[in-house]
Amino acid sequence: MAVAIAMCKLQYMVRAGTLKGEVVEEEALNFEELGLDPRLTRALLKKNIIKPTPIQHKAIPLILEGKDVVARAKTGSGKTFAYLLPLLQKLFSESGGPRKSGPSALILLPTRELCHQVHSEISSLLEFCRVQVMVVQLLSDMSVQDMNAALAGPPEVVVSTPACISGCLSKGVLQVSSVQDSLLMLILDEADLLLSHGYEDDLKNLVPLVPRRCQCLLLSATSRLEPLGNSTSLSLHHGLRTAQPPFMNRSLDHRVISTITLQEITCSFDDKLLYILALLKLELVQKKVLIFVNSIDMGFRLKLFLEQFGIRSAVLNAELPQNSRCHILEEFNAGLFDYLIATDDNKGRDQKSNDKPKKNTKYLRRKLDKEFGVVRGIDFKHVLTVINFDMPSSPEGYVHRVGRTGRAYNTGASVSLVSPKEEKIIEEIKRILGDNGGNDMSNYIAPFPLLTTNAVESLRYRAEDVAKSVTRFAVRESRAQDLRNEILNSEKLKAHFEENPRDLDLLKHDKLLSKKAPAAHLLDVPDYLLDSVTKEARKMVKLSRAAMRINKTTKRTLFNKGFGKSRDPLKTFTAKGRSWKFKRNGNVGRRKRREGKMTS
Ligand SMILES: Nc1ncnc2c1ncn2[C@@H]1O[C@H](COP(=O)(O)OP(=O)(O)OP(=O)(O)O)[C@@H](O)[C@H]1O
Repeated sequence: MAVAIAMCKLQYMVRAGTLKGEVVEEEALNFEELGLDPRLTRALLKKNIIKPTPIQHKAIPLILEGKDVVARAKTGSGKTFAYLLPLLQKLFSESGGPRKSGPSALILLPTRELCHQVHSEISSLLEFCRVQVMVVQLLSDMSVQDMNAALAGPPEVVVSTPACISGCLSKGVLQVSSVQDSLLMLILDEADLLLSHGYEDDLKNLVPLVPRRCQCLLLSATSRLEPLGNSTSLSLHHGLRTAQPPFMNRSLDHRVISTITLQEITCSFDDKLLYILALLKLELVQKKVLIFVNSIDMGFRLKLFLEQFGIRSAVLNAELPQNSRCHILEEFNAGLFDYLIATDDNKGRDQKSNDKPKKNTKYLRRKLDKEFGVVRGIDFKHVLTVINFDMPSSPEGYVHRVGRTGRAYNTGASVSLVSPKEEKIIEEIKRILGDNGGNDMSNYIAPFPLLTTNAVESLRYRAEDVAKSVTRFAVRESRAQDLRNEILNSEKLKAHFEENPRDLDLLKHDKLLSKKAPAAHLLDVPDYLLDSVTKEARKMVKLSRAAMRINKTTKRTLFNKGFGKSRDPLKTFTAKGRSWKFKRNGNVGRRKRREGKMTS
């Protein structure tokens, strides 16, 4: 075991070295030297972004030159800034020119979560740059009136999904002539997904309208892009260039960024709850933790199980209202809770058939959102561990899931719980990841070294006892309860939160769902249950946590700053109208002024 721990330490060091190697290779130029406007480089500095990532190195100069670019780079490698920075630079140089009848740039993404993320990213860059560029988000669930209002102006940048844009074009909300007259840049982010997974028809409506002068950018973490550029007949007239960091080539397509430690635990399907309890309760993995499951029911089963041991989590899934999903992501990113259980996007679509509510059940009937997705592209902040409670169905899914940690220059770890039925998929993943033709161990999936049989067995009795109490009925009740809570949060309070965005912080998504309070004796693991090896492993994880300077001071700070119970909007809310007991804070006024000027 001691050897295993030492190996684990060594693995971290080797990975850091590999990353360093990659960075050194690409360190030649800084952002100014790439030709970026000083306003943008200053904005990046304020965001603590100092040196370009390899894909930014490659893509930014090409885009500034006006080339059509197909950019591919591993997950978390900074593709978003690779296109946002040159886009904004171009818009800055356009400002003051003749008034246009339509948007200058269209950014298309596969999911609403990504639209929200990119819209926030671009808005925050503009805020730091102090430049007025109007950026709007168009989403399928907006009313025609809201869409018309968003497009009045018109905005310089529209961030949307292909389905929404196609709808806008067919309803006449977006005028064909204005697109043809104004569009200068079309950006397809997560392009392989946009172009090959059911969004083709929506794009077909748009592609013929793309004018010849329009610069097209396609970005993805996979290599299936060049043929796609042709298959959509996109008007790529500007000397198509492929931008990719030198260490990424076709055969290594599915590789994971080398700063992520990949590990597995083999166990029976029934023991998965026991094993995840051991990992989390014995603190053998670093927080924050993102846990992937393959169905919404499994997500709630896991949540109910963990909360009986005092481990609070939130479940993110396609069933929730859009506002709630965005808010869960914001809270998790802000560090307000440590454990997030997520179903992934493909499964969300599949679940239409699998998870259909049966007649006479108490399920709330609600459609799953087709445009939901958290695996592709979502930038979870500071996730240190990704756990595959259920294995994904493909190697590509695995790469995108584990890519939610170790983003940009950070390190991360992934632990997969593999049951006998999932051996086939893990073997396939290993075969594909291992196809590196050298001694590079960075994509090697190693056994998880810190968990002993003794440690697991010490928790078995408690785990099995609690698992029995998490019945199918309890899962369904909780799922419905959670949905009711979130709809209440999302709809009834929407008006209030538009005016008081900071109050959103008071809505917790990791609250208890179980009707039974956790038993006191399950909240702590008594010392006598732990063997000396597990104690040592826990110490090591704590030490490395301290070394990474992760502490609790950033957590729940909003709650500590005078936002006590008396300011809980759920307690002060009255459905009669806006008779709020508390005043608006200064930030809101500032934010509203800003939004009025720059974004919608
Ligand atoms: N040059 C940089 N230095 C440090 N951090 C950066 C840099 N560029 C981007 N980042 C940060 O890296 C994170 C990941 O970036 P981004 O979401 O653009 O990755 P991505 O390549 O699009 O990933 P995915 O393939 O998963 O969509 C973000 O938090 C972003 O702010």
